[in-house]
Amino acid sequence: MALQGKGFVDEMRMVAMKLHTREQAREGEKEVKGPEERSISKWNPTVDGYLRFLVESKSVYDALEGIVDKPDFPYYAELRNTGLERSERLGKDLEWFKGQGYGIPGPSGPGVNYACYIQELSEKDFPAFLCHFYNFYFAHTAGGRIIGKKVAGKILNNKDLEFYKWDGELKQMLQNLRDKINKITLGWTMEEKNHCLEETERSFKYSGDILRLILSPV
Ligand code: HEM
Repeated sequence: MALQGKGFVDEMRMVAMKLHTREQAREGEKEVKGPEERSISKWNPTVDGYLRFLVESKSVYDALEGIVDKPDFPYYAELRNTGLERSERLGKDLEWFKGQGYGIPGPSGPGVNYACYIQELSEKDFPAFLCHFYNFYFAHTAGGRIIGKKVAGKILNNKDLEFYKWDGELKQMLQNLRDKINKITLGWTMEEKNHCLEETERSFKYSGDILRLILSPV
């Protein structure tokens, strides 16, 4: 249930942290089920699996960044130019892999499913959309960066991908986005807030399907 008196992002974060496993984050409470929910140090990633993860992730960022770029929804302007956008950088990384001789798979898996779902929400359910927007960007700057480092160490000779670089101070950009979300949600009803929080589990489910690609045999 949504609480009153705190910035809403704190509540979104609290719900998200509980959905981590203890192996993923100290604040996690969920029981380990899928392989992606184990500690990353136990992962055995493959380059092909990681490439699929990057391609599918790009589908989701393409959708999120395309949606907020549209002028027809007033709230989306607030979510534009956060500095956290990842599509372009992922495009550069895929080019780099191509240059190294890897075949780039087409997007056809869980990222495309997720992008369709997000597109649908963006047209009819802004509180649920905002939940996915928050979780996808913040997950990437938290656990996502740990994944990037560990996976690069294991299979990419510590190559620093563009996906894990930001122009400017990341901490500040994250705080700016938190402030914007707090502002946007200030006038929300309890029902809208609860509806947004309830969507978090689905966000983990979709992201988990994409994360698992890193570990799946191709
Ligand atoms: C292997 C998978 C994952 C690992 C290892 C991981 C790890 C972590 C860690 C360590 C933090 C705490 C950061 C901090 O406050 O210091 C965190 C925060 C967070 N994670 Fe994850 N996570 C994973 C997957 C996910 C997924 C699938 C989602 C949702 C789609 C997610 C959403 C978040 C959010 C929203 C935060 C809060 C970020 C913030 O307040 O700045 N994480 N994660």
